[in-house]
Amino acid sequence: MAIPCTYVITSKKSTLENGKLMGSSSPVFPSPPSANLTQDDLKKLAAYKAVEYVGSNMVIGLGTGSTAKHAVDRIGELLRQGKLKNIIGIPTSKKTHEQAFSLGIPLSDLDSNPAVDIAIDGADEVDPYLNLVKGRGGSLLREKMIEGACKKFIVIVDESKLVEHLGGSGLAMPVEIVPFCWKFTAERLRKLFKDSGCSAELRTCPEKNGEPFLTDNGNYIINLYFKKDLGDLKAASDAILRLPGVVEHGMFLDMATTLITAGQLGVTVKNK
Ligand SMILES: O=C[C@H](O)[C@H](O)[C@H](O)COP(=O)(O)O
Repeated sequence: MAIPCTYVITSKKSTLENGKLMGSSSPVFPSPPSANLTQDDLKKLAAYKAVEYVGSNMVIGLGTGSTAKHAVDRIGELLRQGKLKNIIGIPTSKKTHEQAFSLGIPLSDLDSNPAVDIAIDGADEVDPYLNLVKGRGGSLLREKMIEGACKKFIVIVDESKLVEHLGGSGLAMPVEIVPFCWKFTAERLRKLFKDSGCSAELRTCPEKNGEPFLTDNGNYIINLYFKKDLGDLKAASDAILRLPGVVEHGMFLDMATTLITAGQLGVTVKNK
């Protein structure tokens, strides 16, 4: 049986001092932070802490989303300052590719660099065993391929992402599927979890007249919502992946090695 991980809490005093994240060389904030940090401040704190684990000569999986964006910015900054040298970034989405390219980070892919030293990425939900829901930005497939190939996978979140069990936020658990007969696949997904009060909805783009959202791989996303605990996550994962038409799902089980959480009281680092 899995045991919840132990963790270390860094006190607020030692985490933030005059706007600097201790252990990093540049200020995270332009001036001393106010008592109430915004959610974006917290994302940045977690991201900067994670980048302390990045060294020269590393191959780095670059995550996607509003939290990972801060980590990519920070890696670009350290590269410009000459504090990181000879690194290679493996982007987990087209969007991150664009960001990293614009920052001058040398980029590659898993075909050329199959061994990834470290990956840093955000998450939509994190349970006490460091299982994750990811992919509400639609990048779950490339993220899972790259983060499954790395030695160290650091997840960075603000405290709002912590849940007792996956699906517990009541928000979507995304599944990437092929567009062919998507309604048929969505209905099979819903039926798989009918005992958990599951509903299944196609992700659409309101800004494009409700057209289906397309992933970087040209696929659709079905968002699953649960009213009850999913129970055995490994069994749920296997059942989803057995359905023809499913490409991948957003449960990242037993993949994260480190969780960095930023909250109003400081930054916590939890290792598996
Ligand atoms: O597809 C998106 C990714 O899995 C993101 O890492 C996840 O959605 C978290 O994003 P954010 O940091 O913006 O909350």
